[in-house]
Amino acid sequence: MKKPAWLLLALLAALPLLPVPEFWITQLNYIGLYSIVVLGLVLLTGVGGLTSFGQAAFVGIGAYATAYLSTKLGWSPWINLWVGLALTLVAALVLGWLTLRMSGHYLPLATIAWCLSINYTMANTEALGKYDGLLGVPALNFFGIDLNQGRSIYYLIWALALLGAWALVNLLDSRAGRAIRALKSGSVMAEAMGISTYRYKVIIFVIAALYAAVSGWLFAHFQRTVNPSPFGIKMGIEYLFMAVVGGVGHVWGAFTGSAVVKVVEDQLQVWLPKLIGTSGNYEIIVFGIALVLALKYAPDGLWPGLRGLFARLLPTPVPRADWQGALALPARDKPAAGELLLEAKAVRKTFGGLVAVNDVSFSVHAGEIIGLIGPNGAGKSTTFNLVSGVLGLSGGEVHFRGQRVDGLPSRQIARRGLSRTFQHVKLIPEMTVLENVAIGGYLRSGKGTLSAMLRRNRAEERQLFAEAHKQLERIGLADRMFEPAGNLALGPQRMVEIARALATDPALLLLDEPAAGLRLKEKQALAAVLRQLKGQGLSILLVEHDMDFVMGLTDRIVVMEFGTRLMDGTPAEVQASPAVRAAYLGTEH
Ligand SMILES: Nc1ncnc2c1ncn2[C@@H]1O[C@H](COP(=O)(O)OP(=O)(O)OP(=O)(O)O)[C@@H](O)[C@H]1O
Repeated sequence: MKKPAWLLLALLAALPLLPVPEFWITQLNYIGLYSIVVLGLVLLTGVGGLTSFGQAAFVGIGAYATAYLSTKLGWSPWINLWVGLALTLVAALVLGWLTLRMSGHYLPLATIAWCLSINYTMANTEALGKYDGLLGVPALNFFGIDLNQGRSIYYLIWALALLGAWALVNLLDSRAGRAIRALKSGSVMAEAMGISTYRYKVIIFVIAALYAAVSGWLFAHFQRTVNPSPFGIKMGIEYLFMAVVGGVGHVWGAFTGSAVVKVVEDQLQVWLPKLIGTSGNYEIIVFGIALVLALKYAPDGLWPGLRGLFARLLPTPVPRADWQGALALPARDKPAAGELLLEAKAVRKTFGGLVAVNDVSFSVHAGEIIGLIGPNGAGKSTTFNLVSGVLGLSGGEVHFRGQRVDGLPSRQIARRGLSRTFQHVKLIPEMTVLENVAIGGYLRSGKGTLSAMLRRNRAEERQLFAEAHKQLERIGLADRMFEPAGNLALGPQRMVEIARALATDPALLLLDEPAAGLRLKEKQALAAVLRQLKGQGLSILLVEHDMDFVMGLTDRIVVMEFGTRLMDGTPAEVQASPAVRAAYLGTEH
């Protein structure tokens, strides 16, 4: 950590010892408590793209669990913390299981319903004191130190908030974190790289809920009383506001958003009645307008603007290649030359009344480069999606390395050694080129979420980056590895997708229009790379429109037209075929 960051930390630690008014210590305590909840939302909503209005309900579970157990049963708050976390875990798993497979707005709606019903339950349960709540919650005791003052619990609140931020920063910079960062752009690419997107949605939902429960536990012992109102939907929405105002995709934005919302809200309450000479809840109106303006002029939140200011203070990772000497990732057994790798038997796909792929059969043997060509709309991409498991078949069978794979999700086909690129490039633009390629190594590595949060994954991370670096060198883009992938032109982006697919150590590579958008020199370089890969025993199936590229590269070509297979032959045979020529020229044959 840089020196100024230590100074900032020291200032934070010294504040309660300085003659800072109690009011501001209380404010800081609330900001810390809110930040813990909002950190969860940064992960869930900002990074993962799942919106929850219901975090306040999880805060409530953490708070009520400890309030009830300590006041009614006399249990230690430190045990109650774990009980609260266990209850939250169960609640989040059930809610996640019910809603996270649904798409669109079901999750936000479900979280609203969940928050309302939990709040209603709290307010109507006799044992929880109904609307009055539970009074007399004991103060925390930390190794003999009573945390019964704002100035003392301050340390625990801020230690946990900073620990939470540290764990989140670690998580985002990891194998699991890259999988989570891939969620927002849809599931197709992530699943094709072997990632169970559903599993990661559940994981981030649970983590966000657990963060909220920790905040609730602290809240109960800070306020020394709980009642239903801070855990209602109004607060649920406010947490989301804090995340958005701070910058919903940024870990440090959680602190910015919590601080700005809390301070502005309180100051408005003080100053507005003085300014307009009458009291009333006008601050809510002004606050609402300020929020709309902030969203209009800083849609990414305030943090990106402040980042420059803090750049000198906070630890900013300097990209550097520190993976020399890392062990190679495990590799799969290579298929023997000539082995039948892929067999599509009468595969069929209908979309309503349209037969996009009409009983098409073909095969790929180890060591071959096969081209799949045909006019626009012939069904090539759909065929690709059928054999890679992105789409389900309407009929027929797909066998890969001797096993039937149709009906399997694409991540399981990927596990068997089939990797692919996409016609419409699917990179994560804000992630570096290197990180994008490292996603390809997902199935060849295994460190999970918890190891990542505790930073017990560094050796494997070095292996993953070493692999990604190697693949980038192979396609000639190693010099751009630390750039955000979104900075690259379309051609190089396609190459990065190839590197990502290569990082999976595939037995068969499916390339969907790899040369589209490449300049002549780049096309020649790509053809050279593909020939070299073939020389190393890799098999390739590619869809391509550029005839020169296909003819000069492939061993065999399958021609499709109107969803059916027109012919299957060598490039020379295809070139000589009047039927193929007619198909391309659109004449009768
Ligand atoms: N999800 C879908 N729903 C309905 N129709 C679809 C869907 N996907 C593809 N189609 C239709 O199926 C047919 C085959 O499309 P496909 O994209 O496979 O063709 P293609 O040969 O890859 O074409 P291009 O070279 O233009 O990419 C087209 O008529 C297309 O409109």
